[in-house]
Amino acid sequence: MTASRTDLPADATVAVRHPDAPAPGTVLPAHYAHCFGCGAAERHGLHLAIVAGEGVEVTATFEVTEHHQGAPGLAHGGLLASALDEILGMLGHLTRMSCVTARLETDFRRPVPVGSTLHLRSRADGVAGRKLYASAEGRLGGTDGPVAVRARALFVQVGLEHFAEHGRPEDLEAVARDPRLIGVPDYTVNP
Ligand SMILES: CCCCCCCC/C=C\CCCCCCCC(=O)SCCNC(=O)CCNC(=O)[C@H](O)C(C)(C)COP(=O)(O)OP(=O)(O)OC[C@H]1O[C@@H](n2cnc3c(N)ncnc32)[C@H](O)[C@@H]1OP(=O)(O)O
Repeated sequence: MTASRTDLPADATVAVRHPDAPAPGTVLPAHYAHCFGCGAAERHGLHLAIVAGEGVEVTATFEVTEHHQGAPGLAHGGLLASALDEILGMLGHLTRMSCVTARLETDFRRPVPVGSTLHLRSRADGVAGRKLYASAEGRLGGTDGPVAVRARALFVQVGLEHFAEHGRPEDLEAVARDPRLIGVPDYTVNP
């Protein structure tokens, strides 16, 4: 098999948990109240409650409902990829790197029925310059259940200007009026 663009490069170093990262077991604050993955204010969102683990690892549970269907009674694959993207992105809470997804590779191993609970886990595999390599999985029914979905991802560290330059003005203005919409402490752009 050829090398994937999410393979850890030879010069990668171990991802380090920031000394001020929330303690293991802490429910991580939504990074943005209107985030589709974790925001409480987003009526149609996934509302993932994401918990800090040991090292650079986070976990979450995802209750799959009738609102998440692709085929009758089964979860939509793109939506499962969104849940994986979200718990991968939340690793930034532990590294204090503000990152965006550059590449997300997803394997769908088993169908995920409506009514099931998906146990999600992500971990940072390594860092090379601005690039954070990470992987995630979702298991059915329990943390030791069968793997239904798996992902490998490359995140790229960006400064806050990334959001300021590209975001829609009215949403940025809403954040300026109410900074509590952003639930991350001062992100360190160059840790
Ligand atoms: C005032 C308001 C303040 C607001 C504050 C908000 C705080 C929020 C905090 C935290 C947010 C957490 C959010 C989590 C949510 C879940 C995660 C998402 O869904 S994120 C959304 C989806 N993703 C995107 O929209 C990215 C779109 N893409 C881009 O913007 C650019 O392409 C970007 C930033 C990824 C890279 O662009 P470049 O110009 O900065 O850098 P280049 O040189 O192109 O890439 C850097 C390195 O990465 C490699 N690279 C880039 N893309 C790659 C790819 N697809 N595959 C392989 N390698 C790639 C390149 O080859 C390069 O590698 P070499 O340094 O040369 O070794």
